[in-house]
Amino acid sequence: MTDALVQLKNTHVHHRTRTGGLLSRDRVHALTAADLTIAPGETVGVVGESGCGKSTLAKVLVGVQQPTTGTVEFGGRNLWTMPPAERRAAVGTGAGMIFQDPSTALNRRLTVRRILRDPLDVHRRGTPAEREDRVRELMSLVGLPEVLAEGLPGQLSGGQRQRVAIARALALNPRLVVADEPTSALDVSVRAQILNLLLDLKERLGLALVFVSHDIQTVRRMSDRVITMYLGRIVEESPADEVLTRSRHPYTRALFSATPGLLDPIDPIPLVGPVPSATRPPSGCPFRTRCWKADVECAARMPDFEQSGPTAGRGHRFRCHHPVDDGQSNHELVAQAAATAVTLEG
Ligand SMILES: Nc1ncnc2c1ncn2[C@@H]1O[C@H](COP(=O)(O)OP(=O)(O)OP(=O)(O)O)[C@@H](O)[C@H]1O
Repeated sequence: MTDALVQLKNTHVHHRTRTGGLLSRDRVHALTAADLTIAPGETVGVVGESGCGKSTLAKVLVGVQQPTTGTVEFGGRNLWTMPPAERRAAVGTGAGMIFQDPSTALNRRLTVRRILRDPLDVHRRGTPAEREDRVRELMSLVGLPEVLAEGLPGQLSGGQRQRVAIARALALNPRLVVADEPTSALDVSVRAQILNLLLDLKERLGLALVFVSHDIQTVRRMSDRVITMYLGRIVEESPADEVLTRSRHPYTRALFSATPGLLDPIDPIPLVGPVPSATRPPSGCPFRTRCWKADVECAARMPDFEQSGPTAGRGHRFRCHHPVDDGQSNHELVAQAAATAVTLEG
């Protein structure tokens, strides 16, 4: 696709384990064989259980995490084969990132003005006077009164701090913003304000937004497309309005069924056993050890992506040997999974 802002091709991130030491062959498989395209203007939600690789994917997309293998392309160019100065420029202007906790993401010793000027100074944007104008413009864009320009992060509320972090992410006019759990460290009362601000900025500035969250309801509400991850793998990409009832991967259906209030009234689809270790993921499909549909084929190899439904093309794709039937009800899935759980336990 020529209009891609960012494209991952067979991208892997492995980390050395803390206990493993330099000669150890143990690796955490934080991201495995990710293929993903982010197009201009779209909102992509990323969901999955803790430790499944959501933050790693986010960092790879904004160029702050180098993949172990595979490629990351910004505007069709391989980011990690660019000369370092060019890469820094591409990363600085290509994508902005908003982190979970603004109190740790912002330098506590710098004023709001300095925090927002910093990227403009580093990338030598305009004259000093123009940079000051831009700082004021950024503050107004995110709804921060000018009087806070000389404040330190510690003197601001949590919501104001996150507004500063959002303004900083926007400083260089990126076309993509990646928000990693942008509201989870905030009081419930300001969460909606920050989410609405992000949606408003997305519309006004024509941004693409990648939104990582445990809050599945919010992801569904905010996104055009939802990506489900499991143990470092992207296992499904579905249009947000199909994700509840037409997801084809058993894990996506199980994850959404376990969200309180979302599928009322429905029991969660029961899964067997714990999430396996990311150091030694199962062979084949990583979800097979907990999946009620798994068989020997699932242990033998990871299936390729398959397209689903009438929105075939970019719309809906999944990786599963034994997908849920298109449109199959959650009630049927609960019964199927429960029957398998009983068999396994017996
Ligand atoms: N620097 C690191 N060194 C070693 N392991 C790491 C490192 N960063 C992440 N991991 C591991 O990689 C895996 C994926 O981590 P990641 O933070 O991307 O998951 P996540 O889905 O964002 O989790 P959470 O929802 O809890 O934030 C986890 O097993 C994590 O422990």
